[in-house]
Amino acid sequence: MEVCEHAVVHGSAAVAAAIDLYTRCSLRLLPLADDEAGAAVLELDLRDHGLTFSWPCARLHEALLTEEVAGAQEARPCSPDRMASIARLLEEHEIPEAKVWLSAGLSAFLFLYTSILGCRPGKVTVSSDLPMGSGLGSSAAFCVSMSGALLTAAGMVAAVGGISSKGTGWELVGKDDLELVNQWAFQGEKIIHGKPSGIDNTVSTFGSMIKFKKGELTNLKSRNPIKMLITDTRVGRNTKALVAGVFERASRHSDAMASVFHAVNSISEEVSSLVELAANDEIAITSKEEKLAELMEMNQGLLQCMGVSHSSIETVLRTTLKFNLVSKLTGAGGGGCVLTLIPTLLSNLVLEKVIAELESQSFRCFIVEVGGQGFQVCQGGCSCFNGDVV
Ligand SMILES: Nc1ncnc2c1ncn2[C@@H]1O[C@H](COP(=O)(O)OP(=O)(O)O)[C@@H](O)[C@H]1O
Ligand SMILES: C[C@@](O)(CCOP(=O)(O)O)CC(=O)O
Ligand SMILES: [Mg+2]
Repeated sequence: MEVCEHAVVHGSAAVAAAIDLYTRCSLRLLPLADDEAGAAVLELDLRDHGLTFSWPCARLHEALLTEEVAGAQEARPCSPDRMASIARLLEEHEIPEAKVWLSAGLSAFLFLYTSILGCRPGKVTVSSDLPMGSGLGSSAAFCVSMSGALLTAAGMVAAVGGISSKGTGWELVGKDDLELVNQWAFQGEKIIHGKPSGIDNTVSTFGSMIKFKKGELTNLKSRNPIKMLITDTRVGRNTKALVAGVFERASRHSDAMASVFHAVNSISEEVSSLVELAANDEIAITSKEEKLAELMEMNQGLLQCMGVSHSSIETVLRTTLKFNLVSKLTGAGGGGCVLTLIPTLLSNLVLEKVIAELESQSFRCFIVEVGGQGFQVCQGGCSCFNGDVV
């Protein structure tokens, strides 16, 4: 869940939290013997889409690895030449017209795989609970789980044990290893977003709730549980295009937009202090929630100013306001998902009515508690999962 997105790309602070929706990536390295016979392949199985892509390793070698793999200890950006080679490799594939937006994810996959593991034969399977391209950071969750699985297979990242609430077999990863996963995921996110701030991959890697400003992360300890209703408008959109649109507006109206970004920064600072404030009785919790709702309302107004709202988002805002509930878009906007704060004292009956009214307009609703897990590993096949909302 993200508060104060977009301005974060321009240097303002933002707040983001992980939620309990996860992307899982599993990786099986295949025998190198096949490579010698020229039959070795790299396969990617996108479970949710029923699509499988495969590349002969010899073709990957020829197209991508003119230079040897430099090692995965340090994340490197994708050079323009390498990007052009990846684009050519993808052109050789028949991506269904209705799914062309997948090509950004496929490019990030090819970049991360070949940068970390070279052209070794392998089979990668990805599945996700997150709706794609709807503001919940699916691109970051994809890059984090992928980088984590690849780095684990490369022996660069290892589980340290510890208790995971995700269930048996899932293990935590140490801070330095998480840093490495995050750095590689950021390079992948750059391929999908163009100019990401890094907030999505960071919260997806580390989990919980964070304040993020100019690449610096501060962990926030939420003192009271925060529940949100997420409404997916089902209007598809693309983060890269929306971020580029805000840059264009900022270049046309630099003074006005600087003030907007400054206001967003102040809102993030207030939200950060507020969530860390312990509220022990009913009145204190109510007043904390009222302040949070007001800040969300102000943030939504500023996002409208940046030009990233959408008529579907406005419909959700109007519907929830009828029940005195405050909402804001999340992620890049332009459609996608809307967050509605669920106050502690809201009755289930009212919540059911709101959801019924939203779903009668073909929106899809789900309830989440803010503060999910970050990247974790399940050994015996490098399965990695993580969740994220912005
Ligand atoms: N599970 C996945 N498999 C393949 N590609 C993915 C997956 N999740 C995300 N992506 C890539 O990320 C893109 C969506 O990213 P983006 O526009 O940033 O939206 P968001 O991050 O809000 O979901 C998709 O179009 C796709 O290219
Ligand atoms: C708009 C932005 O702030 C968040 C984008 O998130 P998402 O891809 O819509 O989940 C961009 C960024 O911070 O990189
Ligand atoms: Mg994204």
